[in-house]
Parts: sequence; structure tokens; C-alpha cells
Amino acid sequence: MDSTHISLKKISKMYGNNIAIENLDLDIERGKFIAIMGPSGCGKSTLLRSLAGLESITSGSITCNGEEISKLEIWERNTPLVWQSLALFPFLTVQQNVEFGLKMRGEKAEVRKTKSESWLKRLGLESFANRNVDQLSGGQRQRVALARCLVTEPSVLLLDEPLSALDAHLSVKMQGELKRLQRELGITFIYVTHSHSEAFSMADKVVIMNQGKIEQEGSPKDIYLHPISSFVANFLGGSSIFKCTLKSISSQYSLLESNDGSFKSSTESIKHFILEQSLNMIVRADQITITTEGGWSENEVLCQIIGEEFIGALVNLRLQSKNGTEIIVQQQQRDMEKLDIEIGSSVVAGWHPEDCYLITN
Ligand SMILES: Nc1ncnc2c1ncn2[C@@H]1O[C@H](COP(=O)(O)OP(=O)(O)OP(=O)(O)O)[C@@H](O)[C@H]1O
Repeated sequence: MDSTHISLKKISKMYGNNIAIENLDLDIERGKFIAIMGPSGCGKSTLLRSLAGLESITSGSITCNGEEISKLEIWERNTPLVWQSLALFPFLTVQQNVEFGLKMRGEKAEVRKTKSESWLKRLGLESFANRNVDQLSGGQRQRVALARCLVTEPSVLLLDEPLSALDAHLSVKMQGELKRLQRELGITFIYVTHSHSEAFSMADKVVIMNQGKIEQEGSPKDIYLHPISSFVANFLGGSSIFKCTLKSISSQYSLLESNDGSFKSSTESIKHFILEQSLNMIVRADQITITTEGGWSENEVLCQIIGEEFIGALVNLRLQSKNGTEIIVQQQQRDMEKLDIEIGSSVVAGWHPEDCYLITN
């Protein structure tokens, strides 16, 4: 069987004069977990709703297993959508909610019972079968919404920020459950989220959207290590971006000039570029080290600490250079203590020429 499960070809969606999706192409492989991310208003939900049949696209085609589905009604597609509010029926019990989709398809009562019981069991909900959904916790309701979709045995499940209403602890637990379920069932998951950790921990492929188009798609590792634009690097956070001009190229190192001084980069990283070209130098937060005196690296910028965020044993520091460039540094908390620094302290941020990643846009 063709490994492409869903194929979007040149799809556009207009709301009046407003372009929500523009000429977008995307192939989704069977059985993969795809996370769609991007800033608010970039068209993520519109894309998912178009796949579900809740929106009709203005132009283009959507095929599922090679069959055009963009003109099909919602119930003819079998592309169920789980979304944040879950949309469970409060007047039905848990089991009746799970059976709902089967009932709409005209399944007999005994088939509905067998299938719904099997899914309630699989998702650890069997003891809640006769409860009303408003007598459940957030995580339990989330599982009912999943069971209600999965009972119809879809080959693709669409999820629109399904975990955003849960507290952090439950969200992490549900991420594990969702990934396990997706692997076990071999279903294609298309998952819209604002959460970088959800996308990067669960997805096989991350799609980053910007103004109705795809800016970059790739494995989480690839996108993390090789953002194709400063938009992606900025959106993902955790990197500093220096606007530079390429000034000289020699066998091992090349020289770049920026408002924050001259920097060296390994010539390997600039091989596609030419002298005097404007480039963005991206340096990841975990590759920048801070000292109070500097003098250990070719690439150094004097900065002031303007913010800090504690994440377990790590600290994300926001620094600002004299010229206003924001520099993000990830440090071990114990290293911070050794340096005896705090917000307002002056520090020197430095990084190795081998850790510079250069892109044009
Ligand atoms: N029913 C609608 N009528 C008019 N414009 C709409 C409608 N729905 C969405 N839009 C517009 O289409 C664009 C894409 O919206 P969409 O909801 O898909 O974005 P999103 O990326 O999911 O945003 P968010 O992350 O905030 O949920 C936005 O500019 C939005 O204002």
C-alpha cells in the first residue's frame, strides 16, 4: 500500500477576503504522528477542520488513501476530531457518549455495546460507564472523548489542542498515553498544539505553519537542529539570532560582522554562502556559556542578565547586549550559583565557532 495516507494539494481557504490557508501542500504518511504548530491565527485549526469536513476548502484537493474527500460530508469521511472542549454530551452517560458515533452509523445495539465496552476497558474507563460525563475528572473526560472517536475505528484521528485544558502533570501523563495508543493502533494522528513539549515529545513529524503556509516540516530533531528560517528559530525559542555579514572565508574559519562585534564560524557552516552576503547566525541556548570575565572563546558578547526562568536543574537566562540583541542561555543552576550572578549582572556570553548555524532568511 502507498505510504501516503493523506495528501493535501494546493489547498486554500478564504474567509471573505481573509486568507486562512494559502496554496498549501502536505503529504502525511500512514501511521505517523504529525504535530502542527505555528503562531496564533496561522491557520492550524482551519487546516484540521478542513480535514474533518467542518470547513469546506476554497480550492485544492484533499485525498485520503488516494480518494478525494474534500467534497464529502463529515460523516462520510471517518476523520474524527477531538478538540479542547471535547464536546461530550452532558445528558448522556459515558457509555452512551462512546456509543454515539456507532448509533449514528446505524450499528445494532449489541455491536455498539461490545465495541464501546471494549474501548472503555482499553482506556481504563469501564467502572465509569454509567456515570454522567460531568461527574468525571478532566483526564477521564479526555479519555471518553478519545474512546468516542476510536470506537468507530478511524484510520486517522484529528486532535485540536486536546490537552490544553489539563493541568501540567495530567497533560504529561496523557501525552504518554496518546503516544502509546497511537503506536499500538497504528493510526495516523494529526495533532494541533501550541505546546512545543507536546509536539516535540510525541510527533514523528512537526509541521510549522506561518500565515496560512508551511514554513518547515521535518522530524523534531531536524527542525530543532536545522531551523530553515529565523521565523522558525524564533518560534521555537531557545536560540539567539545575530544578523551578520560574511566578511572573509578561509580554510577552517570564516569571519562575520554584526552589530555585536565580529564572530568566527567554522567554514563548513558557510559553504553555500558568498562574501558580503547578509546571514542570520543562530546559536542554541545550550551552546552558549556565560562567564564573568570572558576571554575563553572567539565569539563573545558583553551582556546584562534581564530575565531568568527555572526549569528543574536548568535555568534559562535572557541576556541583552549593548545593542539590544536578546541572547538566550541555558545553564545548570549550580553553575549559576558558582558564578554568583543575578538579574542585572554583567556577563560575557561566548560560544564556539563550530556551534554557529547560518541561514539566509
Ligand atoms: N469563521 C471564520 N470567519 C472568518 N475568519 C476566520 C474564521 N475562522 C478563522 N478565521 C481566520 O482565519 C485565520 C486562521 O484561523 P485559525 O483558527 O485556523 O488559526 P489557528 O492557527 O488555529 O489560531 P489559534 O492558534 O489562535 O487557534 C485567522 O486569521 C482567523 O481570524
